[in-house]
Amino acid sequence: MQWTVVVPLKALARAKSRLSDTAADAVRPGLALAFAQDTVAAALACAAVRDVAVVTDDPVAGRALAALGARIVPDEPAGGLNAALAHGAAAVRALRPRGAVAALNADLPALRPVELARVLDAAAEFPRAFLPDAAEIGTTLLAATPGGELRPSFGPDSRARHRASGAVELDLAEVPSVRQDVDTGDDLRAALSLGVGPHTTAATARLLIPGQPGG
Ligand SMILES: Nc1nc2c(ncn2[C@@H]2O[C@H](COP(=O)(O)OP(=O)(O)OP(=O)(O)O)[C@@H](O)[C@H]2O)c(=O)[nH]1
Ligand SMILES: C=C(OP(=O)(O)O)C(=O)O
Repeated sequence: MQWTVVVPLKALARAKSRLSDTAADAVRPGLALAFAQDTVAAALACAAVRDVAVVTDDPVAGRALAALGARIVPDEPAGGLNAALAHGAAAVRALRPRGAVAALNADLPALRPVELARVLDAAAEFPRAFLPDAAEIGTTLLAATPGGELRPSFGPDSRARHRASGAVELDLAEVPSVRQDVDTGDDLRAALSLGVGPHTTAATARLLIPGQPGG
């Protein structure tokens, strides 16, 4: 099955506030963009992905991610994350009504195309399925096969909500790069040890992170 992946990205100036103890205000927008670039590039390189739609109103991010090959969908003003995802999924389904759609967080800088394909292939067996994040509290991916509604409920403690809403929780070994979202300094260290993409490698080169070479 071939998927359209919908990636939500809020304005870079407001992004990644929980990284404030690791990255200064002036650096965080660039870091958030680098995470999104590595996420989108890996998704576009995935054999199970037909195309990627990024829901964002940020002009800098929109230009950079369009240059990688993503389609940019304007955000729902003031709607928040789940409204942005529902809006993005509706825009995708307007073009391809019987398409398979998956929402994927924009903060997966270690994402590997082969691991994403493993997750999407598993999700193809169910009307609606999700992958919990590495912390086992949140969600990094929510998928709906043709005919199914995404019904996103991302945000704090989203694993429990997605489970309660009837989405099947995917229990897969060997997909750490799809589960390692980056919200905190510890998350960033974990992603760096998995191996991040080139944009995040460049963006973190100037950060002195304890536990990393040079940090
Ligand atoms: N398009 C869109 N994306 C959003 C919105 N809010 C959050 N996101 C995206 O949803 C994902 C998870 O968002 P959050 O954890 O709330 O925000 P974050 O910037 O990753 O991190 P914090 O600022 O530390 O909460 C990220 O990819 C965000 O960029 C929104 O209102 N619109
Ligand atoms: C939005 C989510 O991720 P986070 O807040 O960890 O970025 C989530 O887990 O639903």
